[in-house]
Amino acid sequence: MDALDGMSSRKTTRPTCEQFRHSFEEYDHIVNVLRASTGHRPSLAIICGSGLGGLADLLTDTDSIEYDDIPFFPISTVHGHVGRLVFGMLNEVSVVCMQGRFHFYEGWAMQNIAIPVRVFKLLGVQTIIVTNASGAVNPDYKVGDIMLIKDHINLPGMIGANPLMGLNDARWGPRFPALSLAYDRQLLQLARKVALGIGFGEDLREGVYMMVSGPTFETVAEARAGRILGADCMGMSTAPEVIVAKHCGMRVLGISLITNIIIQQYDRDDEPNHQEVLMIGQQRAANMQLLVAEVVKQIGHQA
Ligand SMILES: O=P(O)(O)O[C@@H]1C[C@H](O)[C@@H](CO)O1
Ligand code: HPA
Repeated sequence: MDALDGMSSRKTTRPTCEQFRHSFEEYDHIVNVLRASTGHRPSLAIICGSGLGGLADLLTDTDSIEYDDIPFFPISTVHGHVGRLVFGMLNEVSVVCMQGRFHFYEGWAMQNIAIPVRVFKLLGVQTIIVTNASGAVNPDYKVGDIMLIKDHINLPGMIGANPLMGLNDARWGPRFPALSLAYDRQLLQLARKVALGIGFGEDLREGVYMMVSGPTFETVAEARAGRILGADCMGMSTAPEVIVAKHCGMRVLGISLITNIIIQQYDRDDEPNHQEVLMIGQQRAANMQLLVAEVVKQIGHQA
């Protein structure tokens, strides 16, 4: 075998950087399947966080589609995440709700976590409301507080796990998108006004969400590091969805429910757990739902 033989075989075994990515045409196929399953044409999407799936129960005139029945979709594996898209009307706005999301710690690639966001884009969605449960590291925060997300720190992204890694298809957005305006200022202002109007007080916060990969809850040192880096709360989702939404030009509102205070002292004997997260989600579900429903109504009026 001479040197040229070696080169040609290298060419045919060239690795692809598109391993986890679906083509625009595959997304089109998903959208066609969904459009054949529902008459709704949503302009707004809502991603329900842990324990917050009840948001989808607010919708009327619904069509539900299990993730299992949607081509290329991952499936939900986490307790508290049902695993279906619910299309319907909320305060006269046509919306689609993700009742259950995908997490990095479940083993999905970052690119796959955000598949639904691109599907929403092709369905005509312009605005996305991303909710989550998180633990607070800001010492002023209390369990049950609701934090409007003004910014995030994408810890997995900063060390090499960003959903936009790989070849960029310019039909979605630019190669190097800016994120300094990821959380839409007008939506933040609207949500603040709505929250105060429906009776939120000191339990309304605005702060920085830090994404960690999970599934482990934080060590004391990690929690302290999060705080030092500028986080008000820490959670295991949201950043990939927000990045992909912003990349393709959607307006983003993020809302986090503080379900626990992350332990930052070495003399504590208690530990966080997922049951507690779901329980606080249930307890605060009504307030969260009221807030989201009212924000959606106002967005509808502005349209
Ligand atoms: O889907 P979210 O981010 O709301 O879920 C949080 C993070 C983990 O999945 C889980 C931990 O209890 O809740
Ligand atoms: N840490 C990370 N994610 C979370 C937490 C937490 O304390 N609570 C809910 N989601």
